[in-house]
Amino acid sequence: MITFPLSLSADWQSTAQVTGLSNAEKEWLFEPHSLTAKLKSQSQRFAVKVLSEQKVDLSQSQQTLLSEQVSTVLNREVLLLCDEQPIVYAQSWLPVTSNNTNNQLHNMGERPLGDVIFQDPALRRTDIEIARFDDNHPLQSLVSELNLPNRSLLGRRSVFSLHNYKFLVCEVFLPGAYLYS
Ligand SMILES: C=C(O[C@@H]1C=C(C(=O)O)C=C[C@H]1O)C(=O)O
Repeated sequence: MITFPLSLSADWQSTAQVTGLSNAEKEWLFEPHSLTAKLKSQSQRFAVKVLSEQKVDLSQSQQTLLSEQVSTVLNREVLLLCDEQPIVYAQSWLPVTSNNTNNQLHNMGERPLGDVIFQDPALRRTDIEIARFDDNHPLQSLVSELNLPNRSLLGRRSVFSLHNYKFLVCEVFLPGAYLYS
């Protein structure tokens, strides 16, 4: 049984620091536009499966990723499925604010986050960071639960801003993702 939120603590590196990536890995990890759109272009059927959405209080160190003012986020954990295959595990931290800004992002259900945020020309994204998740990372319990082969995985994360609403999106490419082929 998987426990959520899944820890994604890892050695996050800037794209300039990370080495040993293939061209396919760079293409997917450094994709600046919507990953949803890219996945849709590579598959016949795309779907989001919501694994968990729960309010979580951030630790001090986690708060530094967003802002000291943010103590609670809605942690949204999903699988992105292409032709019924789970290709990406995504974890998004959507701040819960007193004036409830951007509550549209808190009620997405099976709608892909990317389909909403990339429509807004005001969207900004900080530099993408990359991490490797080895065979012993807690994330591998999800891989086993999905009956996917155990292998070292690659993931990316960045902080988005919509006007003054900042949120973090992490995406881990699961075994079978195109970038590993
Ligand atoms: C940020 C995007 O949205 C995607 C969809 C997500 C969701 O629905 O929870 C989460 C991460 C992304 O892979 C994107 O398409 O780039």
